[in-house]
Amino acid sequence: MAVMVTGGAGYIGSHMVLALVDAGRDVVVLDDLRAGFRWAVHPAAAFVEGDCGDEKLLARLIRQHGVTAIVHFAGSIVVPDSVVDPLGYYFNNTVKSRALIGAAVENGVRHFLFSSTAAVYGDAKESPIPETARLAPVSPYGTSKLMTEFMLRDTAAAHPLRYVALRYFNVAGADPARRSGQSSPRATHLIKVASQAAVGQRTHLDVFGTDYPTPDGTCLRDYIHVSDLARAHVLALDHLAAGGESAVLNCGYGRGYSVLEVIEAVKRVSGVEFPVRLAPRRAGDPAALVAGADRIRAVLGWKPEHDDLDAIVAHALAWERSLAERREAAE
Ligand SMILES: NC(=O)c1ccc[n+]([C@@H]2O[C@H](COP(=O)([O-])OP(=O)(O)OC[C@H]3O[C@@H](n4cnc5c(N)ncnc54)[C@H](O)[C@@H]3O)[C@@H](O)[C@H]2O)c1
Ligand SMILES: O=c1ccn([C@@H]2O[C@H](COP(=O)(O)OP(=O)(O)O[C@H]3O[C@H](CO)[C@H](O)[C@H](O)[C@H]3O)[C@@H](O)[C@H]2O)c(=O)[nH]1
Repeated sequence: MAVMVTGGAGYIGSHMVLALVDAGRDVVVLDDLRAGFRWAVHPAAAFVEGDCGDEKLLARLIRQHGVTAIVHFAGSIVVPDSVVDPLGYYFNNTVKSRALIGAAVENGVRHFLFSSTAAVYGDAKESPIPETARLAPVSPYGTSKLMTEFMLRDTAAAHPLRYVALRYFNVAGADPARRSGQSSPRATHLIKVASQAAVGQRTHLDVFGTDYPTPDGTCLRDYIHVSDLARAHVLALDHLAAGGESAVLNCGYGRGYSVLEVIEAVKRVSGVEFPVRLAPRRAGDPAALVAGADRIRAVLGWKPEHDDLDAIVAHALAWERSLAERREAAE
C-alpha cells in the first residue's frame, strides 16, 4: 500500500513526501528531474526517474509498489512560458495527466489528488474567490490545469475513482526543520525572489505595478505555507480513504497581502535593507487573488499551523541560507 507522488522532487512535492514519511506512509516518487532535485526526496521514499505520462512505466510501478493513491504534482508551472509555448504546456500538463488518470483507472488505483491552481479563475470578479466562481483562465497554464480537473470529474463519474483537486493560491515558505524548500535558482515567486535579495543572491527586487485598484496600488495575494499545504493533501488522502466524496478545494488562508507588505515583512524578518525598484506591471497579473477558504476546513477539517506572514518569510529565509551553505560546501 503505497502513495505515488509525481513531481515529488519538486518544491511542493518534496514537502508532500516529507508529510507522508512523517505520517508513516510508504511513498514512491516519480519525477523526471527536469525541474526537481534528487537530493530533495527524503531517503525513506522510493525514487524512480521517469515521465509521468509513460503508461508502461506507470503500470509497472503501480503493480510493483502496490500503489493505492496517486498525488499528481508533476507539471510545467511558469505562466508566461505557457503563453509562449501553449502546446508544450498542454502536452506536459494535460496530455500526460490524461495518461496518468488512465493508468490509475486501468490498474485499479481509486484515489487521486491533483495540484490545481487559482489560475483557473483568471481575473476573478469576487474577492475572496469561492470554488463556485466562474472558471475563466487567462493563460494556457490555467487552461491546461482546468482541463485536467474536467478529465478527473468525468472519469470519476464513469469509473470507481474518487479525487480531490486542490486549487493552490500562492505557495511559499519552507519545511520548518529545513529539510526542503524552494530550491530552483530561477524561481520567479515573490517571497523566494525577495529572500534571495535579502541573502545577497540578487542585487535588487522589482515591484511589478503600483497602479492596481488595491489599497497601496500593488497586487494582493493569499500566501499559504507549503507545509500547511502538504498537510492538507495528507488529510485529503484520509478523506478519500474514509469513503469521502470527490471534491474541489481552494487552498489559501483567506487573507491577502500586497507586494509592498510582503517586501516589508522580508526586510523586517531578515533585517536587510535590499534595494527595491518600482517597475511596470507584469503581463497577466490579476490585481487580487484571495481564496474563499471555508470549504477546505469544512470538508477536510484542515487547520493551518503557519498562518502568519512573518513565519512563512522566516522559513523561506532559513532555507535560502541553507542553499547558500550548500553552495559554499560544494565550492
Ligand atoms: N508553486 C506554486 O505557487 C503553485 C501554485 C499553484 C499550483 N501549483 C502546482 O503545483 C505543482 C507543483 O509545483 P511546484 O511549485 O512544486 O513546481 P516544481 O517545478 O518545483 O515541481 C514540479 C516537479 O515535476 C517534475 N516534472 C515536470 N514534468 C514532469 C513529467 N512530465 N514527468 C515527471 N516529472 C515531471 C519536475 O521535475 C519537478 O520536480 C504543479 O503542478 C503546479 O502547477 C504550484
Ligand atoms: O519579483 C517579483 C515577483 C513577483 N512580484 C509580484 O508579486 C505578486 C505575486 O507573484 P508570484 O510570481 O509570486 O505569484 P503569482 O501570483 O504570479 O503566481 C501564483 O499564482 C498563479 C495563479 O495565478 C500560479 O498558480 C503560480 O504558479 C503561482 O505562483 C504578483 O503581483 C507579482 O507581480 C513582484 O512584484 N516582483
